[in-house]
Amino acid sequence: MSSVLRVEGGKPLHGTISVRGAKNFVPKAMVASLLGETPTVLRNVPQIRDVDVVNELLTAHGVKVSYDQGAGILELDPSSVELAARSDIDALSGSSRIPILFCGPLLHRLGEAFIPELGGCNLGGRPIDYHLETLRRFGASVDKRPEGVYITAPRGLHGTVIELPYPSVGATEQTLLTAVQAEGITTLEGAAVEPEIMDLINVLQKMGAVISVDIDRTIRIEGVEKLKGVVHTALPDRIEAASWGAAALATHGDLFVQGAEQPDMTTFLNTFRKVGGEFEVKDDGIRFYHPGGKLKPIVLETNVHPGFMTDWQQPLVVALTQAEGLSLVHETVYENRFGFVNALRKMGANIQLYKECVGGVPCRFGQRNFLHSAVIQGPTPLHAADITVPDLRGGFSHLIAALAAEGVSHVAGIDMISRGYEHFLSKLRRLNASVEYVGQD
Ligand SMILES: CC(=O)N[C@H]1[C@@H](OP(=O)(O)OP(=O)(O)OC[C@H]2O[C@@H](n3ccc(=O)[nH]c3=O)[C@H](O)[C@@H]2O)O[C@H](CO)[C@@H](O)[C@@H]1O
Ligand SMILES: C=C(OP(=O)(O)O)C(=O)O
Repeated sequence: MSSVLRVEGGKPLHGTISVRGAKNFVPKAMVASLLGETPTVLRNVPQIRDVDVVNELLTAHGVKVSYDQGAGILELDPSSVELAARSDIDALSGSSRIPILFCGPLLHRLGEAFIPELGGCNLGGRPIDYHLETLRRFGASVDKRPEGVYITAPRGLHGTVIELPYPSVGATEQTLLTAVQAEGITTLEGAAVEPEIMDLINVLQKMGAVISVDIDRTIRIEGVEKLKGVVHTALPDRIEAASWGAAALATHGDLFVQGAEQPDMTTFLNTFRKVGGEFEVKDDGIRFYHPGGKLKPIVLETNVHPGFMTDWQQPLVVALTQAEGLSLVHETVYENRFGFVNALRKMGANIQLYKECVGGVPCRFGQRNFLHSAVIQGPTPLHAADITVPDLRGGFSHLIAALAAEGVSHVAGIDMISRGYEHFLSKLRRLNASVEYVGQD
């Protein structure tokens, strides 16, 4: 069961909100804390469901967790790590993608790991074959069963050479979290280099790891025997910041996103400007606004960093429904990330999906049966509708669409958004939005 939100749209969002640490970094730094011999303190921790899930998993493994949610300070003491009870792990089955990253640290600490069914957004198959192959390369034995994956390392973990078929964020993190204490040197080719991964490398280096990153996507890790706990302030959430930017554009609004930082958002900011949005980079955040006049259509292709992030795509598509002319969007990271447009169509958007690639970025989906390209004809005024959140970013996009639309919409399944957007309702109210819970779906 999840809550339904009543949204009275048609009013520009105005005001200031802030973002804290990144959803796609903080849970990984929490997992890294398992490798330390002393406690780790993380600052700038957002109050989101994915952080709660990892806290529960760490607690189940004997980590002492002390969390000041308001201050965003999390202290994790891994000195008595132990195997978790299966019932505790099973209770978290399907709640997040992070459990797969426990493998390396648990193998180092305990010699075995059990990984339940993963959760996360349904954006396609989301296989874990790269993860499992990576673990095997380090010397682990992998036993896949219906209830989850059992992993052991009877002969320890040893440095290796890994070449990823695609620069997977999760598989790169898997390699880092395993290699830092594996015996010998690991070379990872074809690595993902997202800023959240670079911040994980910062954490691991502070803990005592030896890691170098080359510009050709090669990461080299020299295994060390011991790592210690650290104090670290998480990098800000560039996906949340961009989502608010898209909300400003779609609602003709003017938002200051405190805590947003320019360097990791360069590609988003370029695109935002091409669509016709304006932004102002300040010392403590970024102001995003609709300057008036017409928005412009664009050709947009998602890609791994430093390309346009797939997680930025869904919120920006809502603004593209208001651009004058045809926009083309080619999703090259996930095969199935356009399910959310059904609700936008219901609200009046003119969006067609295609199996063919509409751009030039090399893409794994062109010859297959996936609707991974979108053609958006704008501008189409959006009208209110009753809609249901399909996934995290798709859900935020629905919220933006409801805020931009004239009339009263009901957005069901709204709780899913708290997996990655901290206090989004109170932030919306601060921006003058009319939103209220009206029940359960
Ligand atoms: C919690 C977290 O940080 N989530 C982010 C992470 O997800 P996640 O780490 O799951 O995403 P990946 O980068 O691994 O996935 C990218 C592509 O590789 C494929 N793949 C991945 C692993 C594997 O073993 N086999 C395989 O085929 C996936 O199906 C997908 O098509 O990076 C994505 C890409 O920036 C973001 O959209 C997610 O928000
Ligand atoms: C796809 C996302 O997350 P996850 O990998 O946690 O499903 C996301 O943050 O948009």
